[in-house]
Amino acid sequence: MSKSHWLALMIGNSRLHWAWFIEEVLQFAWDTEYLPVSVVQNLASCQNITDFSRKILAPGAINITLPPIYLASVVPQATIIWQTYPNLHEITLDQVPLQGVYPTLGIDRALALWGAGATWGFPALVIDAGTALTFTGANSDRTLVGGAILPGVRLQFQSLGERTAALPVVSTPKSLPPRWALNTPESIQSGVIYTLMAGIKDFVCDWWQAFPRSCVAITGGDRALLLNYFQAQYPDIAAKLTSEPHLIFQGIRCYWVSRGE
Ligand SMILES: Nc1ncnc2c1ncn2[C@@H]1O[C@H](COP(=O)(O)OP(=O)(O)OP(=O)(O)O)[C@@H](O)[C@H]1O
Ligand SMILES: CC(C)(CO)[C@@H](O)C(=O)NCCC(=O)O
Ligand SMILES: [K+]
Repeated sequence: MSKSHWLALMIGNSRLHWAWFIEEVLQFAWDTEYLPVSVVQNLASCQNITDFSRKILAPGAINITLPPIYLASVVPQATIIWQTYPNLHEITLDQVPLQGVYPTLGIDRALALWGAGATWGFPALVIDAGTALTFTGANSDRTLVGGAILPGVRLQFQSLGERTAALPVVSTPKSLPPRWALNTPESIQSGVIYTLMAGIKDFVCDWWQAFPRSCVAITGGDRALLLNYFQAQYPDIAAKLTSEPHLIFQGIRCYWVSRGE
């Protein structure tokens, strides 16, 4: 029997996250920007698979087998266009085996937590450093304990620069800036970064008080950046964090396996 190839697509608020799987093994992961409007319109105009492959996938090709796409999205408007894809499996919250979730919990948070628990066991806490930064934790019964949502690193710099007259939009520093800054850009960098780290430290320490041996996993676009800062400022905590770039894909993999494909 031939092995099944499939794609995972996570639609985040900044970009699309893709992974190519063969059976339950992740082969390759990449990010893309949102598709240009012209492509989306073209996609929406497709009537069927042949049309789709002719217009979008491989103009000129005749017989193309479209791989199944397992899709999870936190951007409803962006989901709509993918519903025209002929071999789409949309993952929803009720398909994630966690107890005590509330109806509006983001599917990315649920999947990352499932992925973390399946990999390192429950209890588990996930820090997802994306457009928004989230904490999401479950206890040893796989019941959601709860979490928190705050603006992500880039969004904090952007919103500060865009909603004030005198403050520029500064870039995210690669390494820890000086705490006591003597110019405007570094003052902003200091304020955002040191406050963010103190906040993360406080959440993580509170979690470890309740669940001393719990895995705390960090994922998302700013994962490596934050880990760098932590190594410089709080190396003891950095050493106890588990860094995993593809936690959401681990969750999607669990879903794929649970379907018994
Ligand atoms: N090309 C890029 N586009 C957007 N963000 C990027 C890029 N490269 C690095 N980043 C960083 O990644 C963060 C966004 O993370 P990520 O891509 O995981 O977010 P997302 O698309 O909203 O996904 P999710 O919804 O899963 O958090 C930003 O704060 C930014 O600093
Ligand atoms: C918090 C984000 C934006 C993080 O990607 C996403 O998980 C989401 O839209 N969540 C819905 C609200 C909630 O999780 O409570
Ligand atoms: K909104």
